[in-house]
Amino acid sequence: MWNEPFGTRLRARLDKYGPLCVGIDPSPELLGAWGLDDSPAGLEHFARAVVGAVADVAAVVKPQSAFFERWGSRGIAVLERVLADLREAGTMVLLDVKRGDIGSTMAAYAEAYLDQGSPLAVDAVTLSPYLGFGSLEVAITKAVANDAGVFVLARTSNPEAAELQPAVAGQVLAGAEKANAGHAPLGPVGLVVGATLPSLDLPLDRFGGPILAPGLGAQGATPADLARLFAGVRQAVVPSVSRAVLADPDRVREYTLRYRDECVHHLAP
Ligand SMILES: O=C(O)c1cc(=O)[nH]c(=O)n1[C@@H]1O[C@H](COP(=O)(O)O)[C@@H](O)[C@H]1O
Repeated sequence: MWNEPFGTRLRARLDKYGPLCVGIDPSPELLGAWGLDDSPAGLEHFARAVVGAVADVAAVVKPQSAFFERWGSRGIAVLERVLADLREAGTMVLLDVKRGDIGSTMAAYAEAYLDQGSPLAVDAVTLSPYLGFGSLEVAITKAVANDAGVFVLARTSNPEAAELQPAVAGQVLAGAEKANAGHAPLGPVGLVVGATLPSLDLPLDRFGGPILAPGLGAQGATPADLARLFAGVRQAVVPSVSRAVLADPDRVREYTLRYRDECVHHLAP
């Protein structure tokens, strides 16, 4: 499917389309707001409509796996069709699964999402490092072998994270920095750092990978916050927005373009 490293492909996409990542989060609330049934058919209509609206204007699209998983095999079948649509459109796909496990179990997750031969193969997934950064090595190796990438949770956008993550974020950063060494223009290991943080408490200047920054809109962060938080590493930031662009079925593209242009403006070097 791909024959260039993830970081090379992501850099090209960010340069061409601007930095925005649009999340596909088909929650029951949003299905209701769109006048759709909370059913696999409603899920499919919603997700494929979002792909149609944003695939050629967002650098990255991020389906939230949970909203597909809640329908069991029927939801996963919808997810497979959505991934096929995104691949056909040439969009980069970050599947939000936040996986993290040990040994052969982590290897199986890596096979499920990062092996180009898998039915759920994507460009990148979100990973959780709380079983130890080393437990993710098997997924990072699989990602590199398949020209894919991973985004590891470091300082997430939710308020509860402040109790746990600051204690270990330095270790997560160190692991990611090491894995990215020697890769240019961007390494295969990204970090998730919320745009909602009051200030950046991680030195990201030598990290070398992409920074997924969720929290725009519904969680209160603005494109101006990105400029303030990520001064120095602005070119590596991939701001992510879901609910704030998904609320109205007729305006998804319009809101995406608005967020994208504001992010381009605030992340200019
Ligand atoms: O990994 C993520 O994308 C993520 C990380 C994080 O720190 N905060 C966060 O909200 N997210 C995801 O971003 C989506 C919510 O985006 P909004 O609807 O824009 O608030 C959900 O799918 C969350 O799981």
